[in-house]
Amino acid sequence: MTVFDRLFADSALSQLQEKDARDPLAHKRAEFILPDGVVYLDGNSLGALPRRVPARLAQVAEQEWGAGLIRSWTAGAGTGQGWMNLPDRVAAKLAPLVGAQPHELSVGDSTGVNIFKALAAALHLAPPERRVILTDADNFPTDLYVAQGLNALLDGRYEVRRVPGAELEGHLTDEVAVTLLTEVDYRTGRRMDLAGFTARAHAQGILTVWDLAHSAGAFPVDLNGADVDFALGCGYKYLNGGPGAPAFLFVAQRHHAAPVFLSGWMGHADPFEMARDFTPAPGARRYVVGTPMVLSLSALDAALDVFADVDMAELRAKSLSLTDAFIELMEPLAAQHPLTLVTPRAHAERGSQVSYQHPQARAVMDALIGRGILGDFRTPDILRFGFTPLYHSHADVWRAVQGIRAVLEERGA
Ligand SMILES: Cc1ncc(COP(=O)(O)O)c(C=O)c1O
Ligand SMILES: Nc1ccccc1C(=O)C[C@H](N)C(=O)O
Repeated sequence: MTVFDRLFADSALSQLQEKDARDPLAHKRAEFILPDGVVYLDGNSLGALPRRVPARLAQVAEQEWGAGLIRSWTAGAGTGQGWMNLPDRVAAKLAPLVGAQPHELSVGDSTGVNIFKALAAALHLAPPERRVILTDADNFPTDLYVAQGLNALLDGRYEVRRVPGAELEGHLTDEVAVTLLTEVDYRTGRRMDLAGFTARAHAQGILTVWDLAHSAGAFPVDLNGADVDFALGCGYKYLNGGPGAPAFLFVAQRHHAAPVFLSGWMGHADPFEMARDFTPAPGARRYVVGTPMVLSLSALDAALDVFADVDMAELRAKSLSLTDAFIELMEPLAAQHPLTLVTPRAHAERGSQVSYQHPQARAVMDALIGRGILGDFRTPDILRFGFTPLYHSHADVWRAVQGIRAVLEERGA
């Protein structure tokens, strides 16, 4: 670095530190346990550990399981506090984050399983003459696989039409039964216009299923405001529910009468009636298939308390400020190295991650991880950096870019 570089760098850092001094969410960092010396840019894959979670897990294991044993399923009968109601309690905490009513959410199973539940219901509701499931060719693999598998179960009645993201709008025709789309692309970080696209799909009589894996907890989501039909997302990314956390499913109230195709006793109106036929529980609870995953639901339940006092508009403003700062600081590096920004600069088209193409992306990311800068490599050539306003400062952005600069210079990459 020349003296001029150093002077410029110092003034850029102090400007970022001024932003941190005015950050209304700065105090949230203390609610997470993160290792020293690490800049964690992977909350879009596995959210960091909220400080309150280990104590909750210990309490559930030792008190509720160890001492309460089977009584904990129905503990505090009548208060709804037993394990049986845990999916519903988590749904109630999640509802404001995604713009749903609590009884429109079912919490449990993986994201992929919930894609199956939503897509099966949506296809049943769609007019039978419509034979296309429209999706993005670059959608997350699970979304593509579930659509293909479900279609095979239905004897190939549908065409799973995979088109490039930029061409999706042109495919909203009267052949399409359902769209299955991810709001924020896991590679590029491009955010779709969920509300506008849903309105244009509905105008053509098409039902919408949205994957919110990279949306929920990353910015405000308003499912009912956008009149969405079905949606689902992960509990372990921006919601910080822990590895393998249960996913969630949103079913708009107007679709609650649709049949449930993956029905189990825990979605029955009265599980212990042990009835021979399925009578669904009220609302989206009918989509809970089996025994609630109590340990992981408890971790997610405690993790969601982190959001209780968070203004999601402030969270979004900080997310954009972090990703703007990152893109700006990376500009001189992108001018000197073969880095191509693939995340849109327009705020409306950006989630909470920034990605670059680089011909040696895998080796560069390995070197970054070796320096404690934890991002992701995604095939074929993507460097992906997730920003999490609850525990990142602008100074973290600075540290990340200094590390990236050092790695690129050391490697001559
Ligand atoms: C967009 C998207 N959909 C689905 C998944 C898969 O979720 P799960 O492994 O919970 O089924 C992921 C990541 O794991 C994802 O990024
Ligand atoms: N669940 C995981 C387990 C292991 C490693 C990564 C994941 C991810 O979630 C990846 C993420 N879906 C992605 O957007 O790439």
